Amino acid sequence: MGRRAKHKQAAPEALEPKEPYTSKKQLGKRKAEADTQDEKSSPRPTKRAKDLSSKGKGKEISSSSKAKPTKTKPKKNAKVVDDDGSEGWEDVEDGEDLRGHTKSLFNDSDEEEPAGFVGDLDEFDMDEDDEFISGPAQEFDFDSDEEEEEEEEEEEVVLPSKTKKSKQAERPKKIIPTQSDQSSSDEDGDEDEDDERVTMANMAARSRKLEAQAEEDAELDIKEAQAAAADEEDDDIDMDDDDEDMEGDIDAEPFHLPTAAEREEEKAAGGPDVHLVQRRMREVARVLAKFGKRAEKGRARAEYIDQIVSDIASYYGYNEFLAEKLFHLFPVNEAIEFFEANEIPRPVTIRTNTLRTRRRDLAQALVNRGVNLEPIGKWTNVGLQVFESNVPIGATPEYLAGHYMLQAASSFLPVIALSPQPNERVLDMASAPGGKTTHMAALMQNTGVVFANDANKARTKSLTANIHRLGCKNVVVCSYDGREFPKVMGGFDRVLLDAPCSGTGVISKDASVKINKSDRDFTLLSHLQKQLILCAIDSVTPESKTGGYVVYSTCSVTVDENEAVVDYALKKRPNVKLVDTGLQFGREGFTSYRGKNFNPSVKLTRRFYPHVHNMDGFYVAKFKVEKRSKALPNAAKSSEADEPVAVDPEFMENIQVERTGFNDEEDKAYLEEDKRKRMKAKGLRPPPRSKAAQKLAEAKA
Ligand SMILES: C[S@@+](CC[C@H](N)C(=O)[O-])C[C@H]1O[C@@H](n2cnc3c(N)ncnc32)[C@H](O)[C@@H]1O
Repeated sequence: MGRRAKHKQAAPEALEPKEPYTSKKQLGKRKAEADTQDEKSSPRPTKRAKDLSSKGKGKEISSSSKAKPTKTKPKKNAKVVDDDGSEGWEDVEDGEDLRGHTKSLFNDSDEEEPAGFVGDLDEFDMDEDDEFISGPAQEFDFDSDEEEEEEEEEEEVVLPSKTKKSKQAERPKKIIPTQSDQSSSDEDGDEDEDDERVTMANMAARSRKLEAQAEEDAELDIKEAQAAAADEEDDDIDMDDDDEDMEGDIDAEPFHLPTAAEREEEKAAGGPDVHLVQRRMREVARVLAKFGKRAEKGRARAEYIDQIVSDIASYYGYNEFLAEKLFHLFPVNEAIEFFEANEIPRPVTIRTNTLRTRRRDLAQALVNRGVNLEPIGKWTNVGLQVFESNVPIGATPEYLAGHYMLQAASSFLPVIALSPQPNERVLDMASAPGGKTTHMAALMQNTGVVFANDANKARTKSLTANIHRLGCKNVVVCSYDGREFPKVMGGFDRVLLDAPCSGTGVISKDASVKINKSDRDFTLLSHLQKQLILCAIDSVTPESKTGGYVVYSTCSVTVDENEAVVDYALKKRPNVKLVDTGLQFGREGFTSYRGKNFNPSVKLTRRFYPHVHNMDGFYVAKFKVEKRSKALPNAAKSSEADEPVAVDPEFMENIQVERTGFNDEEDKAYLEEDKRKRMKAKGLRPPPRSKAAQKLAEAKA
């Protein structure tokens, strides 16, 4: 089996039978849909938006958004899930008694375990980490308006029709079918593990396997690229048996990569035909997989890459800058899987609020209302996936009573990693609308205190409402720029920085990201994230008896917003080290990327992808904060999970050690100023300033 085939991501399953790409049926894109009746009945919505006959880039983009009605972002307070939105989940038989089905899922362990459900529910409920989980929604970028999903208002979540089977979503047809795609039809009955459907339940194990494979794959790609660059004519390059993988797809006509002049001509003529773009992506990917052997004489690898990036941008409706940025995160074929996955909604998931109920009780109550659901997977004992529902999931009595939050599965991860403990003092530095705050409050069993901060005051309204609805009694809401911490207050046992980000992990929810992000946005965001992460670290007390941790997360997949930020923090704060996130799956963070090298311990961070994990793209890093004098990478281990990765001494020599100092005197002055302000606001006369406060006021003036 070829490398690609072996590494075929588990979730992706070809939407349609593997037929030659030239058939109308396979050209299931917008244009083909318009052309054929067949396409109307295609399960795939008209999404890849792009009327390629339209002229000019801007036009193409706008026509693209018109062309995808079933994929558009839900209206406010409405979450629309296509019929195929139940991707990655086990089938439930048509006509099956849903109550019976779910009853079987949630009954005590002496009942037979249903298919697709790994383990007994009791087992999940007793899981220490997640016992008290609760919390909402998906990730939000910066100013994302997706907060409605977590807002206090009633939410209308439109799920697949009642009669629809709850099933694994049909994947979009792959541009490049892998050998395993072919073998699924070729080798009847020979179901190897790789062809098994992926559910949240079996995802963790499969994901680990895929990660190892992907790593190997990426290494091979790098080697291949290097070899190809060294000798483009070298016919001996034989990294794998891709030839066989792709043989079935090789078109009769040899592929010709358009020259610059031909590309210009194509543009002038209104852009290429969608079928041509599709075929070209496939062909270019094929060439890139074995460049020395398949490339046209005299053509550089960079030309092929330019072409495929440009085609990806036009086909999926991205600006070229972002298409390129995302493309380089993956080996070529996998990049296309990633772009494809961004066209499909992720599963609708909810998180049981264990402050109000137990998962099995919630599940039973919802089943009684005609909701078809299943536990998400072994890694969480509070998550449920909703396949279909007779009632709006965002407006059930259980929802209004705070028994659950609508929350993307990826949003559970940073809180599980942070693992806040009862009676601790915790800061959620960028918390609105409170999905993770309420989750933390529940894990802490309403003890200790969670400071839920968000710089955007307007967003603290929905945060407060969610806190009330979920019955969190240990949360204090505040609204500061996170960069003011720890001057506002410090001494936290744990801090979560779920940072404002570009949202490249949630493109399936917010397609506007495809076109509205520029280089400058990434520079600014990365800068803000770096400032915030230092403040998050400095807000933690290394003296904490139970904690001393910071978790950094984003719903973005770019390296600038993730590994680069974490690496920066390690350089600027020698008293912190990365530790294992404790998450059972996810790909390792990059330790080098496009010429940049990061601290080797960055591999302890975790990346999550829509096409691999069937959840939003996400990133999680966990730091242990130590006393400043003990800022050595090989500091004593507190537990196995905290085991630091050996740090290259050369790397340590080169790191810049610089501290932006926070000192107690200055903190006092800030606190005093703040108190004065509050007194003034209340119409009270503040006492005269202390010397330090006077200095501060003068400095400010
Ligand atoms: C990804 S969202 C947080 C989502 C939240 N953690 C949840 O789970 O519901 C990022 C948040 O950061 C806030 N934000 C942006 N800049 C900030 C800053 N400088 N300090 C604190 N919060 C900030 C935004 O208002 C936004 O609510």
